[in-house]
Amino acid sequence: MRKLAEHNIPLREASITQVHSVLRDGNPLIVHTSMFANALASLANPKQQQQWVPLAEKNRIIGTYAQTEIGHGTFVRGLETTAIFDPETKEFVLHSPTITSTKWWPGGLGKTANAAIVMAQLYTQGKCYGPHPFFVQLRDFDTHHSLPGVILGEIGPRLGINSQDNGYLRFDHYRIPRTNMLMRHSQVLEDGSYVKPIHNKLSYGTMVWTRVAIVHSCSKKLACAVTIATRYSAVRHQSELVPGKPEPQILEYQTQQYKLLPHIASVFAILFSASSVLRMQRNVAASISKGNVELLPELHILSCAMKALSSQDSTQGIETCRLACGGHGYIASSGLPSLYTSTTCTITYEGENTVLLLQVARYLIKSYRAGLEGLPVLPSVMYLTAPSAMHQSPPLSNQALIEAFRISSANLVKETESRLCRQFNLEQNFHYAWNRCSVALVHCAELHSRYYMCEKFLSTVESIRASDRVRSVLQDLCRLYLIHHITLNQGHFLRSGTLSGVDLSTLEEEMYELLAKLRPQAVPLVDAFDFRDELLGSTLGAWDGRVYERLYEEAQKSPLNKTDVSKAYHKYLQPLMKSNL
Ligand SMILES: CCCCCCCCCC/C=C\CCCCCC(=O)SCCNC(=O)CCNC(=O)[C@H](O)C(C)(C)COP(=O)(O)OP(=O)(O)OC[C@H]1O[C@@H](n2cnc3c(N)ncnc32)[C@H](O)[C@@H]1OP(=O)(O)O
Ligand SMILES: Cc1cc2nc3c(=O)[nH]c(=O)nc-3n(C[C@H](O)[C@H](O)[C@H](O)COP(=O)(O)OP(=O)(O)OC[C@H]3O[C@@H](n4cnc5c(N)ncnc54)[C@H](O)[C@@H]3O)c2cc1C
Repeated sequence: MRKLAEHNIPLREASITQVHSVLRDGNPLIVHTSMFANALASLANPKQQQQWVPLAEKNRIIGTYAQTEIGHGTFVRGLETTAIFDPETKEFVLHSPTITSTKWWPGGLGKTANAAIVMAQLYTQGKCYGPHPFFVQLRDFDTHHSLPGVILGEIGPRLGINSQDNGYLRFDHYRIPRTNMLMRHSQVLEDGSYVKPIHNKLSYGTMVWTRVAIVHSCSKKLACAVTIATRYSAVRHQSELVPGKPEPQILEYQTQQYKLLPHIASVFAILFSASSVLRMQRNVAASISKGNVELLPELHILSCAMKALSSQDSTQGIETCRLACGGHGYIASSGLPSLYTSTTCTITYEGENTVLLLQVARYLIKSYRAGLEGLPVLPSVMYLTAPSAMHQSPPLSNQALIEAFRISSANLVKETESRLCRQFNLEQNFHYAWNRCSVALVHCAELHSRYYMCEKFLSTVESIRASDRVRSVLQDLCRLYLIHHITLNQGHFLRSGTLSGVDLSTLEEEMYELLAKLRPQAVPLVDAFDFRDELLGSTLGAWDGRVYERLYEEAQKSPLNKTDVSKAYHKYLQPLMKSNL
């Protein structure tokens, strides 16, 4: 926080990655610097910003984002916390009517935060207007004691991020001024009348912003993991590649290259997609401030798609890197276990992935139907109803592979939409029919999202002008990425007829050649991520490659090594050994 102040970086523009690096196993301030700061910036009106932002910047106010309840995380419309407007006192009364309405999970809520943006069902003049955000002080700003009417605590140990205090929160008819409702988009006036927003999902804006930020942070986490595993694979020698010859670096094994190189490629694919979504987010934010919400649905869908894919890819990639380091990948000092536990939660938080993919699928089906009827559809899904013939690209060129993705995705959406129609005819209920098709719908969303990511990877690499040699390495990496994901999804390409069995076997052959070609680039590629040793925090991945010395030094720090004979010997082992049991 001192560094942020020194460099005059406003809270909401702080690089969360830097904050991440301070505490690897979770950071109690992360939701303060990310979601809380963003909610103030995007949901509070200018007067409210003047009131709270300077205090948040000075860390006088430390906030969190309290939306999820024990009973509901995904279904935001089902939240139970109420904020009922009292026109007599011009206050909102916050209340948690049931056990299931208890706020549960918010980062920093347990012990750190003294305030929160609370999402609660807004009631005024006897009518419910759905979930809305409120600025709520939870603790005394001087003593840090929780305020009367606020019941707070920490939820207990988790799989990971245990140096964060995830909390619970209940309200007992707790009163806040009317002006604490975040009023940039919707308002409750003094007489209790409600002024609606220009789009009814604008109050979900902080979630959209965080999903985009998560994409970025996933590429960083995966970059850390591939750096550790690749450097280790260059240091580690094991077995015989050729009988009688010296043990080779394990990076020489094709299977090891196959474990690592596609995930190195994935870092770039996620990073380039993140940049593209970030650009779109900035454009949409600028349009919203001028009253134009036309592109909001596209941003919502793209951020859902990229958050789901990047969290899944980075989590799987980190686990593969851990396994690629053999036994040493299991030791905490390798850094890989905490990378895994602090990344796998991105699959769940900020919208559980299946749920987000179903949002994407809903958009694909709606756009496909709109396209068929000749209605306008947004640019990213125009291809669904565009003529589905392959263009004139040379066979199996990058462009042809992208086209194969595009056509296979359009084909899958078409097939699933027909299934949905058949199911609807049987069920006579759209929602039951939807549920019956939801596995296929998730596949549609995944293929569409992968197509987007492949396309962004290729177009970004092709636009590199600074260095021909760098472009050439990244072109190989991109090619590997395209082929790798085609081989993982062979069925879709065969079903759509875009690639034949012979094509797939030719591509597979090329993939093996690319692994060998890219092998000498593996270490330079991860070195180029330029992580300092302190940031990586790994005995296996440090720059100097002194893996065994570092493992040995780290073992000396184990508390069990403070004495030769441990207390447990006297307390348990010795009595056991003497007991003749
Ligand atoms: C430089 C380096 C930077 C690095 C940065 C690193 C940053 C690291 C980031 C980490 C930071 C902090 C840690 C984060 C901790 C996690 C915090 C949380 O988890 S907070 C809680 C998050 N909760 C969720 O995400 C809940 C998920 N659920 C939902 O979002 C919604 O309920 C739903 C989208 C699933 C459904 O919403 P619902 O209201 O029920 O809507 P419908 O399904 O009926 O759809 C109606 C209609 O609305 C559209 N829609 C939905 N959401 C949006 C939206 N946000 N924007 C625009 N439109 C939206 C939807 O598509 C439908 O449209 P139709 O046209 O009708 O089809
Ligand atoms: C580490 C961590 C930090 C968090 N931080 C915060 C925070 O700071 N603030 C905050 O407010 N929240 C926070 N959360 C909560 C988080 O946002 C929710 O856990 C998340 O949105 C998922 O909701 P849920 O837990 O209710 O899961 P559920 O929705 O109950 O999901 C359980 C299963 O049901 C399935 N499911 C649910 N709905 C559907 C559907 N419509 N169709 C098909 N399948 C469905 C899901 O796919 C999943 O398999 C955090 C969670 C974690 C793990």
